[in-house]
Amino acid sequence: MIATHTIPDAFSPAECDRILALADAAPLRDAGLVRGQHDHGQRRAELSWLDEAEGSEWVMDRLVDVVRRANRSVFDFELTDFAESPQVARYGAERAGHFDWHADIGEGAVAARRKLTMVVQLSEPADYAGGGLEIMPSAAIITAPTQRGAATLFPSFMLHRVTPVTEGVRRSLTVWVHGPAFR
Ligand SMILES: O=C(O)CCC(=O)C(=O)O
Ligand SMILES: [Fe+2]
Repeated sequence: MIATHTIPDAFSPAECDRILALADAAPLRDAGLVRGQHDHGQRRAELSWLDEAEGSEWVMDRLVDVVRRANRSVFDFELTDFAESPQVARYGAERAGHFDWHADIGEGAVAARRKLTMVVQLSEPADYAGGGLEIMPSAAIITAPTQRGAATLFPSFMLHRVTPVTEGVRRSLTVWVHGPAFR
């Protein structure tokens, strides 16, 4: 059965720092209003988009590489493109940042083509409490490893959530891979 797949060292801690610096240099938006789309209040986080950050090409190159490896070894999906910018999210304890259960395949021409989701843990696990990425491939829930730089991949139709952050700040990078409909 296809479940989830984690590549523990997709990015080094120094590279995570560089990604966070890039995200900090890009405009920050509240996730409640995502590029003009409301998300029905199920998410409390701030987002920035790496395509709005200068000098982020190396991040995209690495993401492509990691996805290719994971898709070859585990998923074997027909993937064609990255139609959306990678996004960096910040979930802070000050407003119990979280993202309720959802699937990433959404309404809208682009979100409907999402096939694979990849989340990279950008924060040191000791820097926050709560904020677990939980994925539900079946009745048994999987909690994604929290090691800094780890990339967890799963099919975009799978339900997942981020539990409320109760202390500190968790930051993550999410990118989707697109392709023709599953068949
Ligand atoms: O931040 C995470 O760990 C998950 C983010 C997510 O599910 C999404 O952006 O769709
Ligand atoms: Fe998601």
